[in-house]
Amino acid sequence: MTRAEARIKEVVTFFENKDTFLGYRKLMDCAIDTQNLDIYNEVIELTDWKEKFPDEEDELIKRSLQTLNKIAKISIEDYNTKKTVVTGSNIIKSYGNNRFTLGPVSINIHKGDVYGLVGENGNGKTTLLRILAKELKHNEGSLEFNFDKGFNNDYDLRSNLVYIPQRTQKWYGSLKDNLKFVLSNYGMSPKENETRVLMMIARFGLWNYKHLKWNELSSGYKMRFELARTLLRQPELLLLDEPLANLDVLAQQVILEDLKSICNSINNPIALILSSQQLYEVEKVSDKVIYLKNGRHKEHEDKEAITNTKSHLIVEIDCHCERDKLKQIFADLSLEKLIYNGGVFVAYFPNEIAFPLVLETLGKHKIDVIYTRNITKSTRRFFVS
Ligand SMILES: Nc1ncnc2c1ncn2[C@@H]1O[C@H](COP(=O)(O)OP(=O)(O)OP(=O)(O)O)[C@@H](O)[C@H]1O
Repeated sequence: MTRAEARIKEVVTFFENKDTFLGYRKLMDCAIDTQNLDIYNEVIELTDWKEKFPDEEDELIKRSLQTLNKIAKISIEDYNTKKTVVTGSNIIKSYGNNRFTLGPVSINIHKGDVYGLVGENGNGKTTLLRILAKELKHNEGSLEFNFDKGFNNDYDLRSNLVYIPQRTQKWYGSLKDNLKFVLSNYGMSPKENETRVLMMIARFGLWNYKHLKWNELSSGYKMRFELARTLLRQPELLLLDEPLANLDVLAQQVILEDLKSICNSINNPIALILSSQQLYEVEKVSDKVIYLKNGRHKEHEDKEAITNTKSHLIVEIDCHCERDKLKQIFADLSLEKLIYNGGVFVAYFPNEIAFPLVLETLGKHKIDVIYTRNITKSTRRFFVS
């Protein structure tokens, strides 16, 4: 089964289980990968109908499955290689004597992968993103880009990579006109421009907002607009600084999943680096995590490295319970350390102790747990200790 076939099958399963919200977004990703304007128009019409009749779920599923059938008949070329788009070696950036210094940082960024850039405030996340975006010059080390479309100068380079800063600029006119303006520079027919723009508007849930102006949109929708604008340009590298900052919890999850899905495009994958303070959410979708501490990698960047350095089982617990009681019930599990940071407990056990055993112990002693999480493999452990 090809990747495209597997993806269609997955989307059918979502619809069969009535995960319509997710299924429909994934359907749009399948549609976008066809690059077929008839399919785009069909999805655009379907989106318009869906917005007019939001309660007709069964009919929407039926129509979506029909569209999926058509998509399945279009062959999609698989972009096979996990190509490196950026290689940075021993990058150092200093803001001057006795000021902050980033690095040395070494990274290899691959197409189709999502990189979570995490670290406490002021640890150099924005600095690193701006260096990668060529907005800021580094003092030492090398930075090499390797884009499929090639580039001769910084202008070409910037069309292959897109950097969205924390604070985006105000724009004038309607959301839709602004998106159309992006494609007007690509010399395509007005009809194709309209179709591609409406497809992206549908994909980012902007259908009912397309005629609004900048000051009529909430911050979350402004971010969706930025993403739609960016993806119309089909970049190979996308750098996002705190894209989740203005989104509610549900929207954060949706955007992250969407970004992952879009970056994993079968024929047009994108390398994505996104900085965020939302550790769990970002780690969940990231293939790799780049953790900065005092401007340096705390340790090597990938999740495997973090896993391999595991020497304890580390569990975060929020519960209505006294510290002494927790110490007492965990004594049998050879508790090594119990830290309380004012909000939650962080318990360290020997490596041999399995997380289910901790859950079992909490349950057996009827501890009123609000939440608990195994953070052994999460960069969260660097933040709590
Ligand atoms: N133009 C500048 N001149 C001097 N120092 C700067 C400049 N820009 C940033 N810094 C310093 O560099 C350090 C890293 O800043 P940066 O914005 O890269 O961190 P960050 O990890 O993105 O922070 P946050 O999570 O708060 O956004 C900070 O101490 C900041 O004060």
